[in-house]
Amino acid sequence: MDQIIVKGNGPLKGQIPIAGAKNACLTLMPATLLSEEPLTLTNAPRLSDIRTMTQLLQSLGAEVTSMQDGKVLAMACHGEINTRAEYDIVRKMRASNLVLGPLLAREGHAEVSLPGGCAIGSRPMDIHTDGLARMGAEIELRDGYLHAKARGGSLKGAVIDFPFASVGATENILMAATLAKGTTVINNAAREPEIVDLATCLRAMGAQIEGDGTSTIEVQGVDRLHGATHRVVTDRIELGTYMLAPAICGGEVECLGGRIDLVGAFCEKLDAAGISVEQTPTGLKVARKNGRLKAVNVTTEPFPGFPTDLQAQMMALLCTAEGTSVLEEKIFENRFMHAPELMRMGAKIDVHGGTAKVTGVGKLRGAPVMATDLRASVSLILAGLAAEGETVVSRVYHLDRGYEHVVRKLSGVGARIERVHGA
Ligand SMILES: CC(=O)N[C@H]1[C@@H](OP(=O)(O)OP(=O)(O)OC[C@H]2O[C@@H](n3ccc(=O)[nH]c3=O)[C@H](O)[C@@H]2O)O[C@H](CO)[C@@H](O)[C@@H]1O
Ligand SMILES: C=C(OP(=O)(O)O)C(=O)O
Repeated sequence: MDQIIVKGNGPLKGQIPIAGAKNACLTLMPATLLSEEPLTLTNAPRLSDIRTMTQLLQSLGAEVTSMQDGKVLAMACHGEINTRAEYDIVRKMRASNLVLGPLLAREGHAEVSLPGGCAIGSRPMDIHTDGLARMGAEIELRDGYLHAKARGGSLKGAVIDFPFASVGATENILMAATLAKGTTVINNAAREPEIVDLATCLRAMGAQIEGDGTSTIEVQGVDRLHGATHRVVTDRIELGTYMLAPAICGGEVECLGGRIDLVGAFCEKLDAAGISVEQTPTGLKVARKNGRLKAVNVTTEPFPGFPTDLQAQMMALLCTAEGTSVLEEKIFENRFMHAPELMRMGAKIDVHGGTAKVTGVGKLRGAPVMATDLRASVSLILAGLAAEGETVVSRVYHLDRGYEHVVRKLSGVGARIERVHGA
């Protein structure tokens, strides 16, 4: 299996292009199921998760063509389709559940394997299924599959109050509501930029949606959606990750395509830790202010709060900050698996339940470490940049889910990083 080798680094300088968002693309792709006409996505990231979603859509009968080295995805889904999303594909990726709403809206029934739990938490589907049930779906779990059927053959608009602003449930209900009869209101909807991106694309396809980006989204169902071309929004998590590289190593790096509004809460914490961020016409320029990094406290929250998907990377930064930082993980119950690996590199971290106390040390030291999930894997690479000596990260297939060309992007600004191919 491949490994990534990182060597402790001096200041970085240059530009890093930020890709289109994985998490936006993974919800935009299933939107193709809502129309008989082609949907084209530009600025798509080249990731294994996108290949998994491609396979899933193809298994349902969609045509998916990847062009321009994967940056453009042309999709079409006409005529009869298969409504069963098989375990063998769905189990690979949580976001596979995002075909449920579109399939139900298009065909009036669907069988989708439960994605199951994963390393960062149990991640149930009750908010999705309760919302679809409010829209007239009968849903039953049998043989590991959600068997869903719209009463009377089609979904109906409803007022849905989410107990938690779930990103995936907002996306599933939003897509389902575009073709439902009547008006759907989602209260306590997620406000993530990926939701706004999905709504923007659906509107381009003819959907009637208002309120995306706020806690109340209203959708007036229409009879059909048409084709569209849509540019995937910038990946705010890849952006935040690469902003941490000069924060850790020093120097100055511009993250091309970066926007403050995508990473506002994250930038506030960087500022408090001693990192300056400047919006330029082309992106975000990040530099380390003078002196040692300072400890900051971080609590993860739904957008616009500090994202859980940047918590592991932020922890890598805080391992060498002056003082003790307290990180509270409020979204997933088991998202500190990077902590023991960082401790192998000399970090001082004390984890109790959903709280991690990180006391900064003068220097980390390179070590063999193991990636346990996507964001954990990149936090180990960032820590490796801050460490003396060599860090060898294994199980990097986690990384390939969410970061394209990580070696090329980091070495392009002067980092000493290479990928070695194992058996
Ligand atoms: C592909 C994608 O976009 N993934 C993102 C999405 O995941 P995802 O859409 O799975 O995240 P959710 O917002 O749904 O989950 C947040 C919390 O709600 C819980 N929950 C969720 C649904 C449900 O029916 N019942 C329930 O209890 C989850 O277990 C979790 O504790 O948002 C997360 C939170 O920002 C990010 O970390 C993921 O990167
Ligand atoms: C948790 C993540 O992804 P997923 O929801 O696909 O597991 C992530 O992108 O950090």
